[in-house]
Amino acid sequence: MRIAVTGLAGQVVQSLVERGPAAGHVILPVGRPALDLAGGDGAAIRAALAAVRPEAIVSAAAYTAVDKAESEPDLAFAVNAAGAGHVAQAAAALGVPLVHLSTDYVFSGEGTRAWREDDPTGPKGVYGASKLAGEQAVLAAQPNSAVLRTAWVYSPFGANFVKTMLRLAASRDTLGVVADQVGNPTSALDIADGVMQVAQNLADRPTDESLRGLFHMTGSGETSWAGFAEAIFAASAGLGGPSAQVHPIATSDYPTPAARPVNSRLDCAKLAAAHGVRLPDWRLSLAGVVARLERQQEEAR
Ligand SMILES: NC(=O)C1=CN([C@@H]2O[C@H](COP(=O)(O)OP(=O)(O)OC[C@H]3O[C@@H](n4cnc5c(N)ncnc54)[C@H](OP(=O)(O)O)[C@@H]3O)[C@@H](O)[C@H]2O)C=CC1
Ligand SMILES: Cc1cn([C@H]2C[C@H](O)[C@@H](COP(=O)(O)OP(=O)(O)O[C@H]3O[C@@H](C)C(=O)[C@@H](O)[C@H]3O)O2)c(=O)[nH]c1=O
Ligand SMILES: [Mg+2]
Repeated sequence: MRIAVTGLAGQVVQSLVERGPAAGHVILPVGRPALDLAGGDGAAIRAALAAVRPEAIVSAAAYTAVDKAESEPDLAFAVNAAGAGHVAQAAAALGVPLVHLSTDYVFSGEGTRAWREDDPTGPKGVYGASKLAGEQAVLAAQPNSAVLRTAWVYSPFGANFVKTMLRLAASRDTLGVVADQVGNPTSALDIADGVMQVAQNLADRPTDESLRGLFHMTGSGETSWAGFAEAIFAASAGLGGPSAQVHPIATSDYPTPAARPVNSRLDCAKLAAAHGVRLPDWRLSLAGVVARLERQQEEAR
């Protein structure tokens, strides 16, 4: 299929570009300046997407700076809520299915059970609130959509926690990392594979209601940010790369502008049942990404 994706340099965009051909798809990134989600210009967004003649659209562009969003709420909402709504309106006008990405940060983080799609939301910060408004705008504008909430995304591309940890370890022996926030690390490369399968299902079965609506899609297994950091350093040290001792700390010891959910676990059973998609264990995917990052470092030296 010809699959348009919003954004150019994003982790999920670059992962789709890399994985698309093997899955038999033509990935068509559409981003700034042609498509600017912050501009409030729905007609321009529709024209930019129409120009690449897509058979499906993936909405992967977003304002993702969680802490900065607290001081830029208007921009976060313009991009993540109004902008996402315009992309969905474009998909509806073009008559093509939409896969839209959302986040675990729509939840409050209470309790210890993994969140299901029909659990009540309660975002702790501006980013989560803007993404929640985006989900609602998307599903209202284009019922022929699957909204996939993912979490803790990392990859060889863009900015992410894995790259931050490896960068910090190059100059530090010990790192304090919060141990009381638990969630599901997810490789953007695995997201790309899942997104393409979901898009194909939507295109193949246009009247199957069970494929549409909200779904959770993360890597299998769970850990804390401290556990994630330890696994990153174990993988890196095994390849002769940078590592540091992880000092587990409480959220209160690491003050940030945005509050984050303590329990970010997402239950992905609905996606497996409806779409037949189940992402690999996070540790397996992490090993592959860390190995790629080490190779990049070696080539740069
Ligand atoms: N990163 C994470 O940990 C998580 C992400 N998600 C969601 O997954 C999706 C993909 O995230 P990820 O790939 O990590 O994102 P990145 O932060 O890597 O990239 C953001 C993308 O959004 C684009 N973008 C930002 N502002 C605008 C704008 N005004 N107009 C057009 N494009 C814009 C960027 O454009 P450009 O190419 O020009 O830089 C870039 O391509 C997002 O919806 C995000 O909310 C969900 C859970 C976790
Ligand atoms: C860098 C660093 C972070 N932390 C903590 C802060 C925070 O609680 C946690 C993660 O920090 P980050 O800022 O990297 O992650 P954050 O930006 O909160 O990541 C989120 O991004 C958005 C886009 C999402 O949708 C979420 O699913 C999630 O991936 O780790 C430490 O404890 N020590 C450190 O040295
Ligand atoms: Mg961050």
